[in-house]
Amino acid sequence: MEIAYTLERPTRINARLTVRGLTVLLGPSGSGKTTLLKAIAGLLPARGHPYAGLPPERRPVGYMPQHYALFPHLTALENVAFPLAHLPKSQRQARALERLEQVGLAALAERYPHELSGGQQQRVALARALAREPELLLLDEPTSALDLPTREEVLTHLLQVVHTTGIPALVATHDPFLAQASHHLAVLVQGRIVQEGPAEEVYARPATLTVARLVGMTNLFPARVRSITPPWAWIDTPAGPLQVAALPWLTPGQTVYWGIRPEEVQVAPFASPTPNRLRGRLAHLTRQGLFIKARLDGAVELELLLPRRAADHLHLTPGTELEVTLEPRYIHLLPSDFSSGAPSSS
Ligand SMILES: Nc1ncnc2c1ncn2[C@@H]1O[C@H](COP(=O)(O)OP(=O)(O)OP(=O)(O)O)[C@@H](O)[C@H]1O
Repeated sequence: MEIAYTLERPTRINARLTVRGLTVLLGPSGSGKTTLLKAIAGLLPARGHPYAGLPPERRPVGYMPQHYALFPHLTALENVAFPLAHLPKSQRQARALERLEQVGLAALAERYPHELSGGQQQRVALARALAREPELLLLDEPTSALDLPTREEVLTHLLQVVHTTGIPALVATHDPFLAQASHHLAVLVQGRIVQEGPAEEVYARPATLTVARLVGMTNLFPARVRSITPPWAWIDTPAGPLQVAALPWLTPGQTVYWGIRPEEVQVAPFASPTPNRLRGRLAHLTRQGLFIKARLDGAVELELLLPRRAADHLHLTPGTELEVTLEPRYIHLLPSDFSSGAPSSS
């Protein structure tokens, strides 16, 4: 589904994007994600396609606001039945129960929101958004209020609902976990879609520094192109020359940014001979679930994310001298485009 919306208030938005399966709308705080969802739902005056001109109640969308906005004095069933006021009571109840079954919550139909867990409340809100059999789901931050295991459960469930109902969903979030699992990813920065595509493509090849930072490419540094001999090019960095893939837009002498994801920095053992070896001393080791996050202080400061077993196997501790390699195919190059506002937005 193609979406194009323009509005001036409360913030300027001019966004055009495709919604396909579970589509994540990723963007920094204040970039206009909620505003765009509300505009599509008809809750804010806007020009756009589809649905412009239709009052909110006639738009075939299911909108789930941030924090769900369940009515505390209504049961799960009554919450889900709320948007079905146009139906006779018996049909309303039956339809609402069907929707609760769809989200696996029929057994808790008589509970009030405060008697449900965060994940269960999210399901009730999703059932309510599905109540009128919309052609598009608009979900605002569906995982922000949840702990990690519940987020995983909610995500699996969302993917399942999108798959079984065939209803595409546009999901506003800053949750990189959700973004990574999406079918399609659109990045909203200052009211404009600056990049969209399959999640793995946006994660591996962010188009601007802002997108790179949003998708967790935390290692980003300026460099100068030294020479180009396709298929390779060499860039000068404070850590010495690095071999990278030659891209059509590179020219010798050009200033570029190079980046590598923390999980793609390789720690020994290496197959030799390997280009792009960097030395440094480990600092700031912290646990992140089953991974260890660390900083390698050398000519540049590199963030690393290692599986716990690798860190244990190599006896990594703060102060350990370490050599890492940066495989050319994992090094991403970006033009030093200051018009994106990215260098100052870290
Ligand atoms: N009712 C309002 N009145 C004035 N400004 C508003 C209003 N609602 C939103 N804004 C402004 O519009 C901009 C976009 O807000 P919006 O809530 O759409 O961003 P967001 O990307 O959803 O942010 P977050 O991720 O923090 O929820 C922000 O600068 C915000 O301050």
